[in-house]
Amino acid sequence: MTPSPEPAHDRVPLAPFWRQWSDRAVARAPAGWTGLIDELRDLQDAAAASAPPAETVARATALLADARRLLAAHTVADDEQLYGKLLRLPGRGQTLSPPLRLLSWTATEIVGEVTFGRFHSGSNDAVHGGAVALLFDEALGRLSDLDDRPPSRTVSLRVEFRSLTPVGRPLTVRARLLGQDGRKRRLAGVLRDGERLCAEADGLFLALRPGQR
Ligand SMILES: CCCCCCCCCCCCCC(=O)SCCNC(=O)CCNC(=O)[C@H](O)C(C)(C)COP(=O)(O)OP(=O)(O)OC[C@H]1O[C@@H](n2cnc3c(N)ncnc32)[C@H](O)[C@@H]1OP(=O)(O)O
Repeated sequence: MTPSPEPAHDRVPLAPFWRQWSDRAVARAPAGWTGLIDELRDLQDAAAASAPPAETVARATALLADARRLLAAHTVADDEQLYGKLLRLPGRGQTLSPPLRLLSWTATEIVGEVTFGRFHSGSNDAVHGGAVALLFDEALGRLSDLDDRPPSRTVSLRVEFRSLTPVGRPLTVRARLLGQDGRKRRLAGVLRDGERLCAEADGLFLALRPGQR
């Protein structure tokens, strides 16, 4: 695989399994779907950062309940859902973890940028440790399944928190494939704020057998 010359998340090569998975969701996504996901992400951050008066709480709760009822009327099975399946978008169309914008990639290394919002804050404007682990699972998982490798699943993920991970600043995440032994893939990741090391991780991913879900 040729290293990418310039940032362009939507050109990240997808293995056939993931290309089909993502293209199927893209084909079914209605106009405006990504705007809904962006709004939901902003809503999470706005709710986490606010201390509103009671009348604002009541109004926002009613609006949210309206939105929930609208969406719940169109509930589908997991196979049919769109959420999280738009692999060519930073954040792949989900709001569980912050959008990971891939800046460069090879078959064995990806570099990306991520900014955690207030939604992922633990305390003191520092990102919750579980959210850092979530980001590493995303980044290492992306790399594990890059370059036509069969889909895999995380079997173990160890995170070392080296310094506080700040909210609201662009951070760099780097993931490397250290080696493969049969179905087992060993990966490592680092998260930095500029030069400062915030956290590092190592993970074991196991390729699924054909037909394994
Ligand atoms: C560009 C690409 C885009 C992709 C986008 C994707 C979305 C974005 C990314 C999102 C990413 C999110 C990703 C997620 O969050 S995935 C969700 C979190 N992970 C899980 O839920 C996994 C749950 N576990 C399982 O399903 C099964 O255990 C699996 C299927 C993984 C293996 O069950 P299976 O029955 O198939 O295998 P086996 O038990 O015979 O084991 C086989 C070998 O492995 C060794 N072993 C097993 N466990 C461990 C362990 N803990 N440490 C060390 N070694 C371990 C074992 O000893 C054996 O070795 P050997 O005896 O052969 O030497």
